[in-house]
Amino acid sequence: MYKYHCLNPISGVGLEQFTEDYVPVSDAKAADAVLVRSTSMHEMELGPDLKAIGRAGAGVNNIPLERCSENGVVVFNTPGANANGVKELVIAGMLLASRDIIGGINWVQENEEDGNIAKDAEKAKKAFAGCELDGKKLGVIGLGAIGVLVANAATHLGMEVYGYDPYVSVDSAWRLSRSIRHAKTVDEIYKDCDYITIHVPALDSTKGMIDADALNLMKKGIVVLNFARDVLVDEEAMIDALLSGHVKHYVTDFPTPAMAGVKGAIVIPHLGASTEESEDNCAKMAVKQIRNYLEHGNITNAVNFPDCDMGYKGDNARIVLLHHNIPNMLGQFTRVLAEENLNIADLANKSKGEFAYTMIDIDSEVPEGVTDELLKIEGVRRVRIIE
Ligand SMILES: NC(=O)C1=CN([C@@H]2O[C@H](COP(=O)(O)OP(=O)(O)OC[C@H]3O[C@@H](n4cnc5c(N)ncnc54)[C@H](O)[C@@H]3O)[C@@H](O)[C@H]2O)C=CC1
Ligand SMILES: O=C(O)CCC(=O)C(=O)O
Repeated sequence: MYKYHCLNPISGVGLEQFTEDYVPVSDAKAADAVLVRSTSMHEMELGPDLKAIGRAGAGVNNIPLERCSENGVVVFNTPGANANGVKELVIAGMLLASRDIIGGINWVQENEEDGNIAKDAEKAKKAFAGCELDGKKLGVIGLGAIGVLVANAATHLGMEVYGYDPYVSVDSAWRLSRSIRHAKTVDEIYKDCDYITIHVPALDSTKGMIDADALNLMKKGIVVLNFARDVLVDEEAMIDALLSGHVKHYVTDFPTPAMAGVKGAIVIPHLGASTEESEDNCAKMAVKQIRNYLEHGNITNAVNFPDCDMGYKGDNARIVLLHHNIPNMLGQFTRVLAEENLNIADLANKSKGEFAYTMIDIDSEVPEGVTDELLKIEGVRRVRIIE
């Protein structure tokens, strides 16, 4: 029996994929698996049985990855599962920044009692006129699941699209429309574009990337869209640029007290992935990955351990080890098993950065005591024997 806990509301369409072998628990510290969306886990204690965290979404900056790795907790996310939801809101954001739709709607609401509203609207509407997206230059920074969809969609709106991503994956490159132009430096995007949208993860290397220097390179009247994370933008510099009129609009999915009321800021309450479809997709993918790991030891889409898959576990035991990526680990594992006269039927070993993962199928039962012997090996963070 496995216990799971949801730190945020997770779509029932996903949760119903847990079998009767899974029970929800109200205490996260008692869980084998935790499902989370945006709740910060940085201050949370990790329970002793916690084996997996399923982030029903893309960004994992709310999860203490290093602590999870050291505790042998695999952190999964759901790449691409909410990308379409975000893409559609980014397009909406570009339209909101181009046409004063919000001002116009507010005017109608303010004049709801006006018996001549139809006639008066014809006079008032010049205050809400805007420009079209067709023919404008859009710069997309980060061509992953979301960036590619935004870039491709924008070409269908007649925009001239430039993409920048020095680490673009082969899969993303295949999905990108041929009409997207390759920006070799981010400065090209800053200098040339009328709209700039950021779709990179919040990493030490990306935090604050839209700072005063970047903003100064941009054209006067630029529209900047940020549906990735607030920390990517230097908020003080952005507020100065909005107040001076250098930036026409900053469309952001991340409200902060400082930005909420600033003129020119269009602030949305983190709604990018809040669609039925995205929520269902993320929950289904997260549950599937957690089940595959807990029941079979297979890892797909983990951010802190490598992908590793030996298929469905058969009748015999499968030993899985989460460990540091250091020399002679396999030699030490097989020595422990040889001492117990255990025959290895199959084995896989993969690494990702400082951590590695080993799966070993044994064609007999595993005697008690083997887990403790394996845990004594320096660098081993967790051992699971899946019977
Ligand atoms: N507003 C919302 O509700 C949502 C926000 N997000 C945010 O959007 C981010 C991106 O999401 P996905 O596209 O799904 O992720 P992804 O992992 O598919 O794509 C990220 C891309 O950024 C690129 N990248 C990394 N560093 C870069 C740099 N310095 N310059 C240019 N490119 C760089 C990577 O190579 C990758 O192609 C997430 O990390 C998350 O923070 C994601 C989903 C929903
Ligand atoms: O679950 C959510 O609504 C947040 C989505 C998000 O920001 C992400 O997937 O990175």
